[in-house]
Amino acid sequence: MFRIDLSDSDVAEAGALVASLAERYRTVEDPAFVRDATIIAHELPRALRAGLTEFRLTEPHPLCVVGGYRIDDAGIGPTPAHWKDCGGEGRPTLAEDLFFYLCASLLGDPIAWSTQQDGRLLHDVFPIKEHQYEQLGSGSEELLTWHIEDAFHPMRTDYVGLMCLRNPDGVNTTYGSLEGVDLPADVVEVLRQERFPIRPDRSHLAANRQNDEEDEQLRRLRDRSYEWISGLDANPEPIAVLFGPQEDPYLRLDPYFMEVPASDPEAAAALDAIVKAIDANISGYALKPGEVLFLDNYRGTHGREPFKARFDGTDRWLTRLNIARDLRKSRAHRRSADARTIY
Ligand SMILES: NC(=[NH2+])NCCC[C@H](N)C(=O)O
Ligand SMILES: O=C(O)CCC(=O)C(=O)O
Ligand SMILES: [Fe+2]
Repeated sequence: MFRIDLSDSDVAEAGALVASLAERYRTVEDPAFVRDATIIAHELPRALRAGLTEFRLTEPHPLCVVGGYRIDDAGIGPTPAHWKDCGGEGRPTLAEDLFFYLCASLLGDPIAWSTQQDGRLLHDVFPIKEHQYEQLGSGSEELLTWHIEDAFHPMRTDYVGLMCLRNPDGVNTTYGSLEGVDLPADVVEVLRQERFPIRPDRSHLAANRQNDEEDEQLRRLRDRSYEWISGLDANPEPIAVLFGPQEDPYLRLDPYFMEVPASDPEAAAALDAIVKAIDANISGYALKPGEVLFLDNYRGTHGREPFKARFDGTDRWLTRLNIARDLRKSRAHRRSADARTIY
């Protein structure tokens, strides 16, 4: 994987920047911070800016880990029980959130889904009791099967950022890719065709809707998004699994939510072949507190190994950002040029 390890002076520099920002902004969701972040990110240490720019431009590996940021485990407080109770202002993780958001801003612009975690930009990923056996980031007992994030969605993220706040049992994030894989040309050809129906994963379904918007218009927009999602759930749209460069194609799949109709055995065999090829090369990485992982969501799949959650405030806790390289791709689904929520 591609690593950027901050030196002691880098860490001190980033820490001072974040401390001064924590006096000006109360949450990374503050529209003023969202607008300023791109500019402020230029004040991060040069080695970090150079590393993330290299990762973005040369695509050296599907994963980039930024190491060195220090977390005061007592300072961030207990791991919450549900994301619905811990978003926005007053988070004890403000410094970590700011650092993470600034790093992300060097790769692109964070985006929010109206249908995920109350439309927040910054998501929390920790085990939730009612989700133990679900294929959700908030699950625990089951292997979170590998996937391209939001693979069903035409405006899915270019990068998934995960910042580790705590990971006491060293639970692995898994990852896979086509690196070193040589799929037969006819299989690749089939995978490049729109023959693979995919359903939205459950994190976007209305069943996981929580606090709702006060604003009538926003609520109606959100209703429409949920309707679109449930329409896709009932009638999955066929997508292409591979796209982009001929030699080293980009990926779009979440096999758990894909089923090829019996009428297309050729597509079924091709999907089976790529799933097996990726399965054969799965690796794992246990994030350490303070580390930030950026996954190139075109180049690599990811998931999470199962673990025993404690539900006592000491559980594994990550934060997550979705980052778009080009906001304009989703302009028709956002309310203004610089709005971040996709409806
Ligand atoms: N194969 C899967 N489990 N896909 C769904 C991934 C989890 C989803 N991204 C979430 O936020 O919870
Ligand atoms: O928990 C992890 O390491 C990965 C979580 C994930 O893939 C997700 O939330 O979509
Ligand atoms: Fe994911």
